[in-house]
Amino acid sequence: MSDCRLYLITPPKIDLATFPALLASALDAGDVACVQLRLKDVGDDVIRRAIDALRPVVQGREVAFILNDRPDLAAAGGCDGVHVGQDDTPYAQARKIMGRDAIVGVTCHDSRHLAMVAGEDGADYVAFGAFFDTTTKDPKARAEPEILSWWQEMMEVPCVAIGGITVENCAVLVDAGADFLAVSGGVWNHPDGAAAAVKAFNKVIAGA
Ligand SMILES: Cc1ncc(COP(=O)(O)OP(=O)(O)O)c(N)n1
Ligand SMILES: Cc1nc(C(=O)O)sc1CCOP(=O)(O)O
Ligand SMILES: [Mg+2]
Repeated sequence: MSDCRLYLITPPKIDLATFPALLASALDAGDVACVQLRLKDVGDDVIRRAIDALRPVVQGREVAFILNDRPDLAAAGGCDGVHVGQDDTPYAQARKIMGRDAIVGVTCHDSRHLAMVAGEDGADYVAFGAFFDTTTKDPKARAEPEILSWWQEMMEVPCVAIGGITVENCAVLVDAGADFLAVSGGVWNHPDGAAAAVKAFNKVIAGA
């Protein structure tokens, strides 16, 4: 059985009247290691309100709550961590803002060099992607599963696989050594609903 775990990313748009209950049902359906709140092109108040609505749902279930892009709002809002990309707040500054006990993850696209730099700097995980076509964003790179196997042999720092991951295509990434599968559309757009998707991802992971 694999040690790989699910890393949920919120949908691009969320309605705070309904999404907290949907998220709760997804988290109650199976193992999820963390949830990343990812809202692009919205004001700080929208992000703050989303943190306030979702953080108790996530942390109340012993799941880590991570904010995308914004270490300042993550620290102020009581998040467990932040995810930063190569064009976001640099890792060292994010770490300084978040503190040494927080989770700080870094996007590394398909770059072994970027991942080694992030790992040596102290990142809690490195993220590789995109592994598959995705409509959630226009990814900068296409990664191959071999990069996960290479990383596992080289480094102790956990690696996250992201980009177009679904119940149907995820097994190859689990087999290649992903510590986490970061998934948005593969859960929220699943034809049987988000809870069924979480259950199905866990079944594939357990069988890999
Ligand atoms: C787990 C995880 N991996 C990669 C990303 C992408 O981050 P970034 O390249 O900064 O792009 P945006 O998500 O900010 O559009 C991520 N968010 N999470
Ligand atoms: C946010 C993000 N970052 C990516 C990268 O390659 O760095 S791919 C991606 C989209 C993730 O959503 P979905 O699971 O719907 O494809
Ligand atoms: Mg970013």
